[in-house]
Amino acid sequence: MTITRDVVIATLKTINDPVSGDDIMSAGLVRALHVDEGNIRFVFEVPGSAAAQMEPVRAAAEAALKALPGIGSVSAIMTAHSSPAAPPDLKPQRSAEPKGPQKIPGIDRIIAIASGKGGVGKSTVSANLACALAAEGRRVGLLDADVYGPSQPRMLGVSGRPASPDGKTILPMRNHGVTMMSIGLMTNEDQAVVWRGPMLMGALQQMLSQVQWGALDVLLVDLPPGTGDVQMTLAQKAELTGAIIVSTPQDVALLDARKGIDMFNQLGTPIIGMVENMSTHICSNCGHEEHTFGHGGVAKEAAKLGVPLLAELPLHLDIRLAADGGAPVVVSKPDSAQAQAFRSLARQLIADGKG
Ligand SMILES: Nc1ncnc2c1ncn2[C@@H]1O[C@H](COP(=O)(O)OP(=O)(O)OP(=O)(O)O)[C@@H](O)[C@H]1O
Repeated sequence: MTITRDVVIATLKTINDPVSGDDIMSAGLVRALHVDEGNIRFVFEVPGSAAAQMEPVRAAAEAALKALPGIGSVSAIMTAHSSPAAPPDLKPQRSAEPKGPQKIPGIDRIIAIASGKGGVGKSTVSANLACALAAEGRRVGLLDADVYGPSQPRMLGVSGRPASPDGKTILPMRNHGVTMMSIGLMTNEDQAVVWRGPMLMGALQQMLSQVQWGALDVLLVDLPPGTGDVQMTLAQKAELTGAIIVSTPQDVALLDARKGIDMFNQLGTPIIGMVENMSTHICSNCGHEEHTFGHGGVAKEAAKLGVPLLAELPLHLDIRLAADGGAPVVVSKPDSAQAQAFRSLARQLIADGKG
């Protein structure tokens, strides 16, 4: 019998966290959990100050899983962070006059994921990249700022309204090791929202400063397509590590991608690089590869603009089905070539000090 994720989670819930008094799942210590044909791996993330005390807990979790019938390998890697968790940010929304881009307490890096044109797969790339960074053991946040079509709740399989216990701060949601907040969770699912400029800016500001993100290595911001108020506000309010521009290879998408890059250049936001999505189509039946939207267009454009080409991601049915099903392909088919394409993008960002 193959072991299911639910059984693994139930087993981990039997292990107590001596620091919080909760079980280790509820205490949020288990990150990047992968269950694959009886082989289990996860990252056991503990506060730096409690590392010595937590090693026996990690060992107990590993032993409990190994005792399950039909188990293959179990790997529980402990990581300890020396920085304390960020205190909740209780600043009122309009505390002081804005003084240019600010660092957000507790968040080491902020990366904007942008596209010139809609529908090129920016949200799919953001969701998979977030999960891939989490799988590398990074503390990842994903802010879905795509006010015109927030899709991260669906892609990450999260629903319900985020809680605000004190009426001032907002508790983010969490799934697949990613801490997530979406403007889509603040509105009714089927209700079209007509945003006006000041509302947009207020909502974005609120998501940056009033959401209790905690300590994060990186926060990805899934932007709406184009070059509008949200992009401007983000670059003006938050100190961005840089922007990643997602494009498909067609000329029309590239033209818009160029406009996006121009905008970030004007705003003084570094361009981390471009990602070509739907680069080649790989048939899910026979594996045949074809270039539906042409191929190499983004590589050429990136070379022309002098920005790195970070990845060429395939067009594959599994990527769409996984994203629509609430568990991105990086989580649902971690060993597939599609997932590995996102994993290597994540590793590259980490190696470059961006992830
Ligand atoms: N590499 C891929 N392979 C297969 N399907 C993909 C791929 N990338 C994106 N898709 C699919 O294309 C559609 C559009 O993707 P997505 O919503 O991520 O685009 P977007 O650029 O964020 O769009 P929007 O303009 O709405 O913000 C989705 O149905 C998604 O599942």
